[in-house]
Amino acid sequence: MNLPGTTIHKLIDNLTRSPFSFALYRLPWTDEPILVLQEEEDVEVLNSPAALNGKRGFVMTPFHQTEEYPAVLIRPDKVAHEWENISQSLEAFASSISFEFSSSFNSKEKRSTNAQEAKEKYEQVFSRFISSLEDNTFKKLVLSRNYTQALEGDFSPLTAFIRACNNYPRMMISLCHTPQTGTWIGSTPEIILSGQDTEWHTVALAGTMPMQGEIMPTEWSEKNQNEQAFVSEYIRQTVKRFGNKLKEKGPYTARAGQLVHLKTDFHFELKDTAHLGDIVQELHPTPAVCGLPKEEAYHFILNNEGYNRAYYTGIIGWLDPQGETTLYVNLRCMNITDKTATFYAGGGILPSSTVETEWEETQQKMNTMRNIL
Ligand SMILES: C=C(O[C@H]1C=CC=C(C(=O)O)[C@@H]1O)C(=O)O
Repeated sequence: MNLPGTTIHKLIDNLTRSPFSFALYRLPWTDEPILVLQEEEDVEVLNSPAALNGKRGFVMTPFHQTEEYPAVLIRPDKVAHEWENISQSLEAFASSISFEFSSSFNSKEKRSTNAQEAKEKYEQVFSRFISSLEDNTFKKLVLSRNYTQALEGDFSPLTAFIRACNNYPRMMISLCHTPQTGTWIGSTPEIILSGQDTEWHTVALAGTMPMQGEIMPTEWSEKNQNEQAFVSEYIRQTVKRFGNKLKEKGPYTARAGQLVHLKTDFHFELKDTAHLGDIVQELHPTPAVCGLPKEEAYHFILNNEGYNRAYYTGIIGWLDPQGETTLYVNLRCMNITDKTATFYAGGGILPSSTVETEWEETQQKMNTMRNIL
């Protein structure tokens, strides 16, 4: 993907320090940036994913809804495809507002994480998770963590976005900013719901191995296969309640940056698109980011993980019941402030999991964003 002109570059970077809300995103296997811009007022705050029924706009929901982390919908006052149209839209917008961009809108500054403390904390939480798996309270739990580091002085969110587009053709790349959510950049491999009219698609994505150079490893351990099978079974049962003519493909090995995952595609038909929010609410959080049994795992994570996931493992993407919808799970993402980047990553834990392997997996997942800084 090419860089847009300097003026637009600056404008987009400045918008991440403004009270305005926008999302810039690029779908997998396309080279087309798409801008969704809300020109006035606050974004719509939603009570739950179900409140998305009938709505159109760019969605960002947290893993767990709180006053600090609300689900939001960016109203698409302007939608522009390709840099040329994006430039025109942004120039028109910039000339219509009188606003001094400052860092104060994106300055909930965070402390950098101490690497050793982070590892020790992860080990403690891991042992809590593994005990609850060994005593069969849970079949699967997803344990995650975050890590904050200082940004270089000349960091540009748009440059990071473009690098992600160029490095990760298979992923959905997003740069999203609202005053409520802050600024997030992500590169996610996981669709939660996409489609239009009657044709719909979701995936079960789980199990992780590093790429071997340019070779995709395809020999999956039993742990990885079981981990992914739990997700598939959950999605199969959920989709059956909403859709017809379910068709499944997989599991097969799918690349995501320098990692590979096991993936099953689910294609199905929906009679109408009036209840997309209900479907998302039922699907989310899938055992790919939460655990089984779902409700109990969700509460266990909230009470034991030891930090707030914020928008990591929430939903991000474009929703349009009258047109095409492309909603993703917000993975391989980072939250940007003026001076810091906070990375997020997790992994599915089964009773057979070991702490070193799981820690290493979160490092590799965080590298997806680290590599574009
Ligand atoms: C929870 C994450 O990944 C999910 C998606 C693919 C593979 C996963 C795994 O192997 O654990 C996770 O379920 C993450 O990237 O933080």
